[in-house]
Amino acid sequence: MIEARGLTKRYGETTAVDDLSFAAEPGVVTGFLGPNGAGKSTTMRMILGLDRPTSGSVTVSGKRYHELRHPLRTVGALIDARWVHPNRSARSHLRWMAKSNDIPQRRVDEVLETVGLTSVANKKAGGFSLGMSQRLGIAGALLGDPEILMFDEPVNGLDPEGILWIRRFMHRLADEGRTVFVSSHLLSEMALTAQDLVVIGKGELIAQCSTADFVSRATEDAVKVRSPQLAEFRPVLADAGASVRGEDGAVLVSGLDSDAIGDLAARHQVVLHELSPQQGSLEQAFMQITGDSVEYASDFDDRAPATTELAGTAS
Ligand SMILES: Nc1ncnc2c1ncn2[C@@H]1O[C@H](COP(=O)(O)OP(=O)(O)OP(=O)(O)O)[C@@H](O)[C@H]1O
Repeated sequence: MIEARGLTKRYGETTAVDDLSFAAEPGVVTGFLGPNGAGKSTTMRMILGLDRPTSGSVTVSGKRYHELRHPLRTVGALIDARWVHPNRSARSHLRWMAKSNDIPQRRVDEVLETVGLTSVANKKAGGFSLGMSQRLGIAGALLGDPEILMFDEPVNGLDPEGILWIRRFMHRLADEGRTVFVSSHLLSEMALTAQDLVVIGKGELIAQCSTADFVSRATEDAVKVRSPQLAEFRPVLADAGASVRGEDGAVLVSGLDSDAIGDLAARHQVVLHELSPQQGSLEQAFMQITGDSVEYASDFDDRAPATTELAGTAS
């Protein structure tokens, strides 16, 4: 578990992290989200003991990072995939890391196998593609078989296959009971990867909840209804307390779920061509909830509306 309590970091006049408290639990992937400059990197650096809090604390498995005797055995991190000497082979890079943390050398081949780099283990890391470098970085994070793993923007620049591999890998690590804490700007990817979210803005906590709760809190649930008899169905829906938006042919109904709408249609002998619950996206929810905490919003910042838009259904 990662636990922050009243975590604060000031750089001169700038408060990068402001009285931040959250917990990332074992057994799930926790996404760490926030607009640019929100304080994510500063928080991650404090978790890893690379930066000292001005006040408050953050612990990994109940201890501050500098109190850990063998840090890599408690927390493994991928912060910068290119942080490897280019002339070193993948294997010698990992051997060096293992040695400096009292980790048995046999772990090197185990983690190379885990991330699928065995066949290129003796090749110079400088010639690796970004995807291979990410795998090597993950292998380094796994060396000490830690219960906590942190990844900063792990899928940046990866192709779809690489992204899928990382997503599955994170789920596997969480299924093994580890704490997986991951920051990313790719919200659609985070929606698929993270079960829980910690969302910050201007250094402060905005939300800590499940991804599903975050999305449903910020976006309206609606049901798309297509029917050739909408003109007569509209007043029926309105009488039942629903609000109906959109043109004839297809409308968005909110205030009733799809079961209730289907029952009403059957009772009034209305033919339905479509009855589909619409879900808001993490992107919409993020824009809605973090709207006021963007540090460098531009005049052209066209924030997405929080409601589910009816796409491509104009009649
Ligand atoms: N070493 C530093 N000295 C002064 N200010 C800093 C320093 N590091 C970060 N900051 C400031 O602290 C704030 C938070 O920065 P941080 O890099 O943690 O945000 P972030 O959420 O990681 O942003 P991004 O998503 O753009 O990487 C910003 O205003 C930044 O300018």
